[in-house]
Amino acid sequence: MADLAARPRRSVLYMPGSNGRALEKAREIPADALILDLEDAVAPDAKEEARNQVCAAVKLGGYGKREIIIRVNALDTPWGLDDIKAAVAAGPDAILVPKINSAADVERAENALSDAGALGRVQLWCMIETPLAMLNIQSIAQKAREPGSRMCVWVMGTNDIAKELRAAHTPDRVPMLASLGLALLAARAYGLVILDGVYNDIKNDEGFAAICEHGRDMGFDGKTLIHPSQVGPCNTIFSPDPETVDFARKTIEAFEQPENKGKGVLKVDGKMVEILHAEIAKRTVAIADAIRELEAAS
Ligand SMILES: CC(C)(COP(=O)(O)OP(=O)(O)OC[C@H]1O[C@@H](n2cnc3c(N)ncnc32)[C@H](O)[C@@H]1OP(=O)(O)O)[C@@H](O)C(=O)NCCC(=O)NCCSC(=O)C[C@H](O)C(=O)O
Ligand SMILES: [Mg+2]
Repeated sequence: MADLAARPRRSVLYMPGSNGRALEKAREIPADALILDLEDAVAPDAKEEARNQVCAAVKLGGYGKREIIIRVNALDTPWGLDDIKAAVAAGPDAILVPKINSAADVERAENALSDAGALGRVQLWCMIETPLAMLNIQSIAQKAREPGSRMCVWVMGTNDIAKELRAAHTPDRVPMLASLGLALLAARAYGLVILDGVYNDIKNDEGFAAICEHGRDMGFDGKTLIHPSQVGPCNTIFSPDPETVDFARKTIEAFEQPENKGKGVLKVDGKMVEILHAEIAKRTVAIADAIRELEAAS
């Protein structure tokens, strides 16, 4: 799968597939990506109706440059495989499979996508949200290295992690750190994009901002969200600020100067920068440019 790492995924908004109003409204919400959910946000009796509604919305389009992801039910549920068939036929950018516990689960998901006739560009996103996934994390990540793998994004399921660990959602996220850290290490080691989990307390703006900053500082590429009011603040927090972008451009330029050719360390604005900082700088500028392009198109 092509390198999609510079694509902005600051804000990734879930909505229940059974909520027609939300599917409609999402066409105007400035989230970088939308997850149309058939899993936990949809009651068992509403599963088939939600599947039809989501697939119809994706086929109709109108979501602009937002990346469109359909979250299907887990493969061992009565709905999982039929969801994948219908979702692939609707043509989203990605299918998100929940409760991935092992490398074998990734293989089943990859095969289900192929059997459903997925074309080259359809990505596989995986929910990382169980203790078993944490114990198998490296072998799950390694599947991304196999030829033809569609797996390119992981999404942390912090509600399921808290449930399975019998842990609390605390402001400092100490009970969650082992899981978040393990998943981040594996994602980075194998070149996967990784998104932080959701924040349930919709009215708590301060708590939300603090958790976004925490996720950003840990290294997540963006955050999954549950309400439109979370999109703006999340976009701001996960965008590189102008000073950082300016310094990144200066760093790249400094290493490109003829007099600095062959040097491994320089000083920019009084700060030491090494070649590794130039690599970070290139990524910062690529993300900033991609964000500008995305926002200009909306
Ligand atoms: C949480 C909600 C049920 C709250 O809904 P509601 O009471 O309707 O909110 P508001 O009245 O404040 O809504 C204002 C308007 O915004 C629209 N709206 C609300 N939420 C969304 C949304 N997510 N996407 C798009 N539009 C949305 C409302 O329709 C109102 O519109 P208008 O009529 O014009 O005023 C609701 O926010 C909600 O359902 N959120 C998403 C829940 C969800 O998808 N959950 C599943 C993923 S979370 C998870 O578990 C991840 C993982 O698996 C894990 O384990 O952690
Ligand atoms: Mg979950």
